[in-house]
Amino acid sequence: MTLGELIPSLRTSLRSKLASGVWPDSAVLGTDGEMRVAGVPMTTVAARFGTPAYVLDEEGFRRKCREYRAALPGVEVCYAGKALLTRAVAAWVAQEGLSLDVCSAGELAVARSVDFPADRLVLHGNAKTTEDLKAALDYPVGRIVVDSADEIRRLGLLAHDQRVLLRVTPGVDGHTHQAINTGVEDQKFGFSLASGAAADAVGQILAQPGLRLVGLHCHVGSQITRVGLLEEATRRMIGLLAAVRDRHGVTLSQLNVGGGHAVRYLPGDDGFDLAGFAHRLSGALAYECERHRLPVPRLTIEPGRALVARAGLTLYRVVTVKHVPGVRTFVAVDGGMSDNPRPALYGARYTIDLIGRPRLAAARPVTVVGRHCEAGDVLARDVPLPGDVQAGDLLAVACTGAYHHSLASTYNLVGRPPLVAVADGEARLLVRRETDEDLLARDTGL
Ligand SMILES: Cc1ncc(COP(=O)(O)O)c(C=O)c1O
Ligand SMILES: N[C@@H](CCCC[NH3+])C(=O)O
Repeated sequence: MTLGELIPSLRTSLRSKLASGVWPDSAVLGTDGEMRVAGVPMTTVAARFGTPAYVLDEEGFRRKCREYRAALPGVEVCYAGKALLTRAVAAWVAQEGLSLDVCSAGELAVARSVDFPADRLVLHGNAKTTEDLKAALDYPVGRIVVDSADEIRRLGLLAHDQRVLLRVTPGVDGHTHQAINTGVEDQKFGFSLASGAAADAVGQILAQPGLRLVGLHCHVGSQITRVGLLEEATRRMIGLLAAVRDRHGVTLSQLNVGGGHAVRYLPGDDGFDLAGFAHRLSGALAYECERHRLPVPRLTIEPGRALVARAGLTLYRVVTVKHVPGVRTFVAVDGGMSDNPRPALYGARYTIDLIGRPRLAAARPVTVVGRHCEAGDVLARDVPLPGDVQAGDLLAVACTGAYHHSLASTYNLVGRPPLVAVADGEARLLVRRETDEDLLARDTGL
């Protein structure tokens, strides 16, 4: 075989396919190593907007919204904006007919800027400030989910006929990371169902003339893989609806069972069985309502991550490769824990690929680290990357649409990355990169 024949055959043998189930559906990897998402080459995005950059496949997000609505007919699908909220995203949510969960005056301001329909807005938060509540009443937000006795009193004084739901702790363990396990007793959200605090809180709300209680809410946690846990929470909540009717003589018409549907970060991860969830949810609803002789309430679900995570990816440029003999090889990139704190917060794992050029060596394990001044600034430990990875290469990290842009910080005064939407072969900037001028603008210098 001549050298001319050998090189193309070597490239073919080293070409990797994209891992399944973690990249946007529209992502393709060419034989030249170029990755296209929605028809847009990622090298072009990196060249035009710089790195690191968050990329979002608009149609991927919209398709998930439609998939959810189709899988759960008659159920209100309320996108949890904390996962990723920009003005464009809020507009897409409105156009796709979903509702929107906001949890601060800031998130509400984004919704407001696109005239998001008020009756499809839900405000959350365990410690809403008076500013949050006033902003919500001013819009006015369709429903506020009340979370504490103080809030019931404070909102009662401010509101006139405000529709509210009560946040309940159903006592269901989501078997997820402790930081995002919100259905158990020992965490800060909601009123306990088991202790009777939730039923007592119903009485406190009913005593407030300014509040109109329309339903109950629970949220078992985030990155939940077992649909049976959400079914169990739903059953318990219907039991509480019956108890509220029996004790207070009111039949509540709405039940919000939260979000938390898991996504895959690695190809082998457990995903979320949406069809199974829809089936079990409707079965539980029909059975429990019949058993308690209750009219079937209007159901709401609040997925965030499941709608947007896979539509997103992050592009980084390799800054340096450091081999520590006998220890490991560190591949350091131009971002890190400021644009992705999830590995540090939750021990999150990611799928990473070298893109933008053909790979010329077999894969070997490396640790991808960030640029920040902490040894814990690790994006992905022991991941396979081609042995020829070097400074200047482009890396793509999968499944970063949810809780990346929204969780980003300016640690070490590194400006936050831009968010670039791709659709129909075109890229457009949704949020620009944060500049040194932005960072200085808030500092008075005094
Ligand atoms: C009240 C509430 N609803 C919805 C969500 C969305 O969660 P996820 O993005 O896991 O679907 C959260 C976050 O866990 C939440 O706290
Ligand atoms: N930030 C978390 C999810 C938080 C859920 C919000 N209630 C994560 O990235 O996993």
